[in-house]
Amino acid sequence: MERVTPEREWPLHDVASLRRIEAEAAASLSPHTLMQRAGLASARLALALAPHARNAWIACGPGNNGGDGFEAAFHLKTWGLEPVVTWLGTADRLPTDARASLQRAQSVGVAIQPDPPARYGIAIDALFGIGSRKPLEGTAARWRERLSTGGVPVLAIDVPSGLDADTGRGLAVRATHTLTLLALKPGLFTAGGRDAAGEVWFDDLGVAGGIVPPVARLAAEPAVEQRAHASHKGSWGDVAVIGGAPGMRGAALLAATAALHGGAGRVYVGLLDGDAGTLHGQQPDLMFRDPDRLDLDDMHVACGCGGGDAVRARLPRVLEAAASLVLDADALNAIAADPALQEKLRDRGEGRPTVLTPHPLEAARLLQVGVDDVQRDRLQAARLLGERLGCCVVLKGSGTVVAAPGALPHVNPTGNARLAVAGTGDVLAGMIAARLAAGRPPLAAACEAVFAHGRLADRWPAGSHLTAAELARAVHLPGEVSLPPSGWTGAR
Ligand SMILES: NC(=O)C1=CN([C@@H]2O[C@H](COP(=O)(O)OP(=O)(O)OC[C@H]3O[C@@H](n4cnc5c(N)ncnc54)[C@H](OP(=O)(O)O)[C@@H]3O)[C@@H](O)[C@H]2O)[C@@H](O)CC1
Ligand SMILES: Nc1ncnc2c1ncn2[C@@H]1O[C@H](COP(=O)(O)OP(=O)(O)O)[C@@H](O)[C@H]1O
Ligand SMILES: [K+]
Repeated sequence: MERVTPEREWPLHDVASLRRIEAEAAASLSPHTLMQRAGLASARLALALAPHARNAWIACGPGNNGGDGFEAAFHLKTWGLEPVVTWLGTADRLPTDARASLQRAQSVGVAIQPDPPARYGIAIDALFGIGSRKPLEGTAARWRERLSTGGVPVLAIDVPSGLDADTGRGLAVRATHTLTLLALKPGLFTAGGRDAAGEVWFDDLGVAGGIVPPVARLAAEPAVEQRAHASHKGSWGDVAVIGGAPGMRGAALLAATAALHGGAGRVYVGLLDGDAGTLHGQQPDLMFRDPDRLDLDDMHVACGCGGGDAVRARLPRVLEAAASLVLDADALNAIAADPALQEKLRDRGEGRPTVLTPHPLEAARLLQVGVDDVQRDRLQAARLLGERLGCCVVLKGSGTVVAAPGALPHVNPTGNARLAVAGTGDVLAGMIAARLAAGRPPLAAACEAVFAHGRLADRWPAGSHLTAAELARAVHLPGEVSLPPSGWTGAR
């Protein structure tokens, strides 16, 4: 059993591939082995989470997830606790393994009651696992609420009940911890998954992974970037930011600042408000140019950031010329509304890589669906968009998904709601452009920047509000320690 951390990349398996792993494992093991291992691991983790608990509430469901719960109750009882099981199922419909575990729990005197105990030191959510496909109702919904608001540690076995393991949708138990079994599931890490799952732990139940290919990966922390002594500003590429229509200059400056701190050799800014004069002295590291005169052929362009309607007219040239390209915000909306621009985007092909950074609404416009359709299956939406437009797609939000044609999608494990302030998306666009300028392939550039962006938010000083301007100044190369931006007062 181990805690899931981003020190390495983790394979993610959907329910269909998990069923294959289960079947292959079950064929080589004696019956009931996997459930016994699952229940023992759950009981051990529960005890570690609440070492002083005297009693536990174990909410068991009608299937094998409930069986894991009975098995955990059996162990907790033999270790001297007083577990109380509430059970949603019926004996006649209980799967064989779960029935064996129910009998084991009953044989050591585990109490099975209709209602949860008034007080308990820890709760175990064993209502539903990967077999859950519909919203919780009735008693299950009531127990979900009770589990989520009990004020004690809640350990979800395999998946928080109510959560769709593939997509992270569904009103689910809010666990403090989830022990997921056999393989990690994408739904634990995107959409509602991160809020429901809490801290994720993993047990492979002694079944060697790797037999069934994953459907996605949980991204890992990027390696430290070593820059050769014999390099110069040209080695680290030129980034051009095109955006900043009247009243929205700040967005372009955020992207440019982030690109600069993210390691770009030179950063140019082509403002669309036609008046950069006043900014030259205030932003001495940035080079302001007429956007129509920038020579984009060798440049890594971030386009859109605060571009408003004015960006539309620039897009044909940007799409034709930019060596590599990050398209954000208004650029994406313009492309969504114009099939000719979509065609130009597809024409860029692999030779001139493009990264799109839509938030869910922008992705919905590009796919011509509703935002709920995107959020219902974020992995699928990102994959589909990438394939349709021949681009790498960064679908932002909690558990950002990065997908590119022909590659396994990545789910990003960093970031938090502190990023939900205006301008942080512009910062991300600049960071990705800097990684492209450093020569990274688009999927790697996007994954590294998204990870670093979220990591900055995760390490933001407690009590200090995150702003996009400070975030942009805190950006640094992979592996380097960030300097606090000027004005930071919070303890680190
Ligand atoms: N097999 C193995 O090798 C191993 C399996 N293991 C464990 O088994 C779990 C998977 O077990 P599972 O397939 O039995 O599904 P599970 O999640 O218990 O739910 C199915 C039952 O719930 C019902 N139901 C579902 N949703 C519902 C809802 N919203 N509201 C009401 N009812 C609902 C559903 O009813 P039905 O849809 O069939 O009418 C059915 O009765 C897995 O996550 C892991 O914990 C481990 O022990 C390791 C080895
Ligand atoms: N609740 C959240 N959890 C994690 N990341 C978030 C959350 N809310 C926003 N973000 C991140 O913050 C950034 C916001 O980007 P975007 O929506 O384009 O904002 P803006 O256009 O104002 O810059 C994205 O990288 C997104 O993934
Ligand atoms: K569960």
